[in-house]
Amino acid sequence: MKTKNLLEVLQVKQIIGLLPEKIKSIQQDSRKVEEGSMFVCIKGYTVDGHNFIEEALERGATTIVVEDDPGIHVKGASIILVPNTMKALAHLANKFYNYPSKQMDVIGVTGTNGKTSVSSLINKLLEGVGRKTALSGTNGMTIAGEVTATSNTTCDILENQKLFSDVAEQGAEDVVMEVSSHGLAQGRVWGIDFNIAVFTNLTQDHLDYHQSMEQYGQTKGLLFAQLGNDTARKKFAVLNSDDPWSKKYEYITPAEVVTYGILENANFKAKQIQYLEDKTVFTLETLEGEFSVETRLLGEFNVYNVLAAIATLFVKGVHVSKAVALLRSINPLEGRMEQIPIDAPLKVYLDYAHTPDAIRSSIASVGHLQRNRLIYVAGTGGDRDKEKRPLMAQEASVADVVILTINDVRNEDPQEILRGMEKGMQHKNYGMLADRKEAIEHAVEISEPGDILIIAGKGNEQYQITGTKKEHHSDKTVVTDYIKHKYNIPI
Ligand SMILES: CC(=O)N[C@H]1[C@@H](OP(=O)(O)OP(=O)(O)OC[C@H]2O[C@@H](n3ccc(=O)[nH]c3=O)[C@H](O)[C@@H]2O)O[C@H](CO)[C@@H](O)[C@@H]1O[C@H](C)C(=O)N[C@@H](C)C(=O)N[C@H](CCC(=O)O)C(=O)O
Repeated sequence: MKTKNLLEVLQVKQIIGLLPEKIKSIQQDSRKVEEGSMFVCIKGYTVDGHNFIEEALERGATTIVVEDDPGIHVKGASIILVPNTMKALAHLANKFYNYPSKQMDVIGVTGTNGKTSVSSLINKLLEGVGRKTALSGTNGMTIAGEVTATSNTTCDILENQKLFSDVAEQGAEDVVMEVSSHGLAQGRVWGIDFNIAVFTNLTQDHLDYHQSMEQYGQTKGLLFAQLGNDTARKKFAVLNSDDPWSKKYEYITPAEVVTYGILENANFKAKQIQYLEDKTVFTLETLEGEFSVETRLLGEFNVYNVLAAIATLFVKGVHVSKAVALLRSINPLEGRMEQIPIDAPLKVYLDYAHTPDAIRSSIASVGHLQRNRLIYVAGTGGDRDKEKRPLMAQEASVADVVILTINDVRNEDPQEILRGMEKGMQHKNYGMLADRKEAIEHAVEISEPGDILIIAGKGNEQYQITGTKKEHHSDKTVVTDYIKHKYNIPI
C-alpha cells in the first residue's frame, strides 16, 4: 500500500526522515518484520516495543511508528512520532486491511463465564439459517471447519484485522467473537466495528489483572461503549437482566438494548424450566409470543446461554421459532458439562469451570440427578487471580468429596496454589494433588457405583502449562483411560 495513503489515517504525527513509497506489511512484533515492513512500537505489559527498533531495522523495516522519539535518524527508514502507538495501530491496520469488520456483521460476546459456549451457539444457529460465519475465540479463528490458531482468546489489533480480512475474503458474512476483559483493557479490539455486543455475566475472576470487581466490570463495559453512535448500521446490546452490571452497560451504550433472563423482567424470559437427565425444557416468553424450548444443553447456565443466543438471532432478524427449532439439533459443546460416554457405573462430566460462580453452576446443573455421592475435581491456574482460590474451594465444598488440583501451574509454587484453595474448604472430605493426572485418577479410584464425578478447570483444553512450556494434556483421555483400567474395559 502507498505509504502516503496509509498515513492519511493519522492526523497528529511528526515524520522524521524520508518516507518509503510503499509499505509491504505492518508488524508490531520485531521478530515478524520483513523487508519493507512498518514496525509499530507498542509499550507492553512485559517489554517495550521501542526496545526492538534496532532489530526491526536490521530485518528491513522502512518505517518505525513510535510514541517516544528514539532520537535516532536512520538512512533509508523514517520515524513517525504519534501520541499513542496502540491507537495509531488500530487506524493503520484498519486502513491497510481495508476496514474488514465493516464488510461483515461482527458479534462480540463478553462476560466472565459462557463466552465460548454462547459464541459457539450463536455461530451454530447462524450457520443453521444459512449464513456464512467465522468464529473467533479460545479455539482460534474458524471458518468452514478450518481453524487458524491464535495467540489469545481475543487477539491483538493487528492479528484481528488480518484475520478479519482473511475471513472477509473467504466470504464470511458474520464474525462471532469472544471478547476477553484483557483484550478490552489492552485495546486489542480497537478499530473493530461491532454490530452486536452480548453480555453473559460478571463474577469474580482475573483480579490479579483488574485489581477490583469495579474495574473488571468497567473494563467489560468498554465493549458496549464501543458499539458507538453509528445510525447507518443498526447496533444492539444483548444483556442479561439478572446480572446487575447490565443496568450499567445499558446506561453507557448508545445501542438498542434487548434483554434476556430467568428471574427479572426480560424481553426473552425462560419460565417453567425443567432440568431433565438428558435435556432441558422451558417456556420462552418473547416479544413474538411464547415458545416451547427443548435443548440437549444441560443446567441453568445453559438456559442463560440459550437465551443469549436466541436474543442475538432475533436482533439479526431470525424468527424465534426458527432459532428454537434449530436448537433441538445442537449438541453440548466439548468440555462444557460434557458427559463422558462410557459404560461404567458412574456418571462423569468434564467442565471448564475455573471461577467460583462457574463451579457453583456446574454443581447446580447436576442437582436434579439421582446419585450416590458427588466427587468434584477443582483446579485453578498459577500466576493468576489468587483471591478467587478459596472462593472456588468454598463453592466446591457443596460436593461430598473434593479433590483440589492445578490447571496450569505456570511459574508458581504448586503447593502455594493448593494452600490458597484449601483455605476455603468447608468440610474435611478433600484431598490435594498438584499433579492433575494423578488427581483425576485418584478421583476415579475412590469413586463408587452411583457416584457423579465432575472434573473441572480445563474442559477440552489439550495442554498444560508448566513454567512457559506447553505440554499435551487431555482430561478426557486421562479419565477415560483410568475408568477403563478400573473397570477392565478393553481399550
Ligand atoms: C498480560 C497480558 O495480557 N499480556 C498480553 C500482552 O503482552 P505484553 O503486553 O506482555 O506484550 P510484550 O511481550 O510486553 O510486548 C510488547 C510489544 O513488544 C513487541 N515485541 C516483544 C518482544 C520482541 O522480541 N519484539 C517485539 O517487538 C510485542 O510484539 C508487543 O507489540 O499483549 C500480547 C499481544 O496482544 C498478548 O499476547 C499478551 O497475552 C499474554 C500472552 C496472556 O497470556 N494473556 C492472558 C492473560 C489473556 O489475555 N487472556 C485472555 C483470556 C482471559 C479469559 O477470559 O480467560 C485472552 O484474551 O487471551
